[in-house]
Amino acid sequence: MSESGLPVLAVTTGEPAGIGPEISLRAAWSLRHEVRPVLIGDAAFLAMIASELDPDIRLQATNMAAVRHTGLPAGLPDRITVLDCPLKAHVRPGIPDPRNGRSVVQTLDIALEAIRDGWCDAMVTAPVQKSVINDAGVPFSGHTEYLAEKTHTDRVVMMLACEANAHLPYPLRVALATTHLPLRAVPDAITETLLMEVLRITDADLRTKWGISAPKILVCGLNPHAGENGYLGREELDVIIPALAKAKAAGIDVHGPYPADTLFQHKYLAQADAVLTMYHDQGLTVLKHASLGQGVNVTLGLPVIRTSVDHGTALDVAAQGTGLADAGSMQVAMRVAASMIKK
Ligand SMILES: NC(=O)C1=CN([C@@H]2O[C@H](COP(=O)(O)OP(=O)(O)OC[C@H]3O[C@@H](n4cnc5c(N)ncnc54)[C@H](O)[C@@H]3O)[C@@H](O)[C@H]2O)C=CC1
Ligand SMILES: NCC(=O)COP(=O)(O)O
Repeated sequence: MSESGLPVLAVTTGEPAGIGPEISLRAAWSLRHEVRPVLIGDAAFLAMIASELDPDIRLQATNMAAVRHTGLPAGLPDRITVLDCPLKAHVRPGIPDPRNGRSVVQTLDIALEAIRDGWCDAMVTAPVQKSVINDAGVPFSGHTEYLAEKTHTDRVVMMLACEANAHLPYPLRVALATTHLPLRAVPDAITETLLMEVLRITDADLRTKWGISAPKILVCGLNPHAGENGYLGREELDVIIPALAKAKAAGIDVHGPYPADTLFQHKYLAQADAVLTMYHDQGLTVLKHASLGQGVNVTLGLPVIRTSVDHGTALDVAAQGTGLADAGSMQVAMRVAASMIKK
């Protein structure tokens, strides 16, 4: 917590050629009385974006050498702290440059250091361009996998969530059994062990991070019609059903497998706390459609609190200049991180 009692958030500002810097600044500025955001990115570049967005936005820059020596400076009223992590190449909006890829990854390492050393309480990540980080020579399939590796965590779970809204009368939480895998690799990755671990982590974090005392989790099948009793694929019979039986025996309130194309309807969702889907697009297509730009991505099972937006770098929006990006999901990500710190 900051000296004024606000949760301190390490906010990585993401791919500089995308909308990450803009949404980080706008969300940080709008929530500055609820949280203390520490934006991690190139200080000169962030100052330039801030001046384009709103001349009222004032920054307070520091750097890692200073913070390691004397700690995070006390927050100044109506200023957003920026922790300088310099870029290598000039930023062209909408055109990521691999020369900046390592700096983007370094912001994640700094956020982890900030939490480890106790000067930030949680991390919130703006979107990165995963391909460009790979082009920079850093193997990277996503924050989820990177943070798991860096914290020596064997298993984490990606969950995206949104609150009730105009089209959704209840919150929706969608967890993924597999994350960033080519579709061809998904069936082989789904094992009883994986599903048991994912269900255990999801059940535990729904209790601790969301305060749900008896979570009910619905599970999708992998194949059309959840395999049609083996005639459309055997993964349900051979892997998923046995895994769910073990999870139930371990005390997890889990149901399924349900056909994924019909599970996402009110009569099922209204009674559930989360849905476990088998792969990225099976779950996230629904969540992103339902969230109306107000979703949050949470990494369950990590030893640190990490939230993120429910969208990507939106290079097409960034290319048109500042002021057009929707910062709503970034605000939600900051608020959810803050609420988890307080639990
Ligand atoms: N947490 C992260 O770091 C994530 C990163 N990505 C990365 O983002 C890159 C681009 O992904 P896409 O599939 O194109 O998805 P995207 O979310 O960047 O864009 C999809 C569409 O939504 C629009 N859009 C998204 N967020 C918006 C916002 N806040 N305001 C206004 N318009 C917005 C874009 O302009 C585009 O038309 C990929 O490299 C992907 O890896 C994608 C998802 C999450
Ligand atoms: N579509 C969500 C997504 O890809 C987020 O990935 P991560 O960077 O949070 O691992």
